[in-house]
Amino acid sequence: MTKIKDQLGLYFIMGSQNCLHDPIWTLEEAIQGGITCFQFREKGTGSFQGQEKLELAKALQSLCQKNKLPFIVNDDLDLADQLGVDGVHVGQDDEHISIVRKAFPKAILGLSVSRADEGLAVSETEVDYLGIGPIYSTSTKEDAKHAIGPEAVRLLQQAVPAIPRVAIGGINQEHVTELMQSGADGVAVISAISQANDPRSAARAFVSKLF
Ligand SMILES: Cc1ncc(COP(=O)(O)OP(=O)(O)O)c(N)n1
Ligand SMILES: Cc1ncsc1CCOP(=O)(O)O
Ligand SMILES: [Mg+2]
Repeated sequence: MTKIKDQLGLYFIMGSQNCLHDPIWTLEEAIQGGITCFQFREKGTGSFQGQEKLELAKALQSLCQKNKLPFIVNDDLDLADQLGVDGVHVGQDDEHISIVRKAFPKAILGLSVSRADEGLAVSETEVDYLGIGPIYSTSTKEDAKHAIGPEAVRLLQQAVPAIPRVAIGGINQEHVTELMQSGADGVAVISAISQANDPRSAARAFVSKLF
């Protein structure tokens, strides 16, 4: 089985509310462009609820399965349980990581952190990767904290070297080299791909800097 550290490279996150084009087409194109992991984050203004959300999640999960990409659900543990997903991502204000681990013992488990002490509070048995950010300023997340800069990735690497790290927040193709040199195992992006006219080319431009 591939380790999550090796699957974080180009971690695409999206919900219908983020997409310039149709979300299913957007994910298909991003996959063709070379993304390595996907998170379904249906959240915020204009996002689908209920049955519409479930149907979209199923369609996107099926695309990930066909292409052997991890399908990770953000926040919504009921949806994750219903779908039987590969992974779950939670933040500091979501369900506590220990509860999530008990509920999903075999799933990939991601935790958002923005400070070294938040990383030090967990071990590699509880968490499979850290989402570190927002690194740069972003308008995609309605309640985003202030930008913490690429040096936060280095601090987390020093604090908890055993836990893989993905940088998130305001990231575009020009940031990749700096973030990887700061100790990131990958970059997580929403708008740089979901808002692109050509999501396949946008993903490819990341891949050309990453691998
Ligand atoms: C990979 C990754 N990193 C960080 C986040 C942010 O999670 P959170 O702080 O819980 O905020 P929301 O995404 O739930 O608004 C993430 N989703 N993915
Ligand atoms: C979900 C999330 N968590 C921290 S910043 C962020 C939004 C990232 O979106 P973008 O890549 O468009 O800045
Ligand atoms: Mg969350």
